[in-house]
Formats: sequence, structure tokens, C-alpha cells
Amino acid sequence: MSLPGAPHGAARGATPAPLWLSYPEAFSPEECASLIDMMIFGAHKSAGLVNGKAEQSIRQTDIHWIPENDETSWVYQRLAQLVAQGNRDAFGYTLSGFDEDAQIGRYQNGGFYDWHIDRGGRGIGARRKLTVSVQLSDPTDYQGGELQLNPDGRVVTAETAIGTAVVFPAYMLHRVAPVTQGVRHSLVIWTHGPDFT
Ligand SMILES: O=C(O)CCC(=O)C(=O)O
Ligand SMILES: [Fe+2]
Repeated sequence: MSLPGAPHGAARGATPAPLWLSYPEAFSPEECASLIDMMIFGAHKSAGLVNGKAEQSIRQTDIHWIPENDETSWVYQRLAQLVAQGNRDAFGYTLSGFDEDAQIGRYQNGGFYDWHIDRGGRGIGARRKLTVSVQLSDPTDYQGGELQLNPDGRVVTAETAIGTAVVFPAYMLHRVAPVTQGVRHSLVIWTHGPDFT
């Protein structure tokens, strides 16, 4: 995959390295549609949190885990390229790989994910270092549903264009605003590794 151009949408100028990154057209609209199909044809369940406990007051999403197999290996390859690029462009973390499957989330009928971080206190959640979120839906398909980050006390809204991949540290506060109309899908994966030192 060729990643078009320099990352943009990230913090510019004032900081030496961007705190988060945005890669437009990381997935084509056709690829996004086929990912959404995987969710429609696969079983999905209502999503819980890092520790697996369902917390409907924090999150209302349907999720579908994507097991790695012959049909899905292209998804993992693309995500691995994105993580490698992001890590080169901004983070320089020591990463060991994907220890959890990718997931597709569906937000509709007020669905949301309130402010949270993806890094957990223990277990596999404590090994999450980078989050990648890909916008799978066309922004005209829904209202609300913005992915917002709070990298430094100021809230920024991620690009909503279909296929955009946003890469940020798993300790960074972020949320998905309530979807007030239509349906928003996203593809999320975490990259794991040893503790930040
Ligand atoms: O849907 C998104 O863009 C992000 C979802 C999220 O924050 C998560 O799954 O942890
Ligand atoms: Fe998250």
C-alpha cells in the first residue's frame, strides 16, 4: 500500500512530533464496504470495555471481532503497514505486534463511546500502546459520531472522510460522540508491546 503524502490533521508546528496522526485514504471506499459486510455477515455482540465488563453507560456499540485468516489477512497487513508508518512518523515505540483481534464497531441510534483511554491497568489492556481507528462509513451516512481526541487538554475532531486512519497512543483520551442519525462504522485495532519507559 502507498500511504499518500505526509500525515496531516495532527498537531502542527508547536510540538516537535505530532501527538497523533491521520492518514487519508488508508482504505479505499470498496475496502471499507467489504469490511462492513464482514460485520453484517458475521455474528456481533454488544461491546464491553477493556476488562470485558459491559458498561452501557460508557459505551453503546455493536462490535464484530475479525479473526485473522486467509480472507482477512489483507486487513491485518494494511493495519500493520499503518502502525509501522505511524510509529516511524511520530512515536518510535517498541512494539511486539497485534495481541488482540481487530474489531469493527457500529454506532447507531444514539450509540457512542464516552471519553476513555484504551490502555488498561493490567492484563492485555496494559500492553496496548497504539490505537488505530479507521473511518469505514461515508460521513454523509450519519450525524454525530465524531471521533474526538484530547491530546493536550484541547479537544480535536478526527477527519471523518471514509478510509481515513487515525493513529494515536492507547493512553490518549478519546471518545465517539453519540450518533444522532444514520450509522457509523469503524475498524479498530491495538498494537501491543512492553511498558512505556
Ligand atoms: O470508533 C472509533 O473510532 C473509536 C472506538 C474506540 O475508541 C475504541 O474501540 O476503543
Ligand atoms: Fe477507544
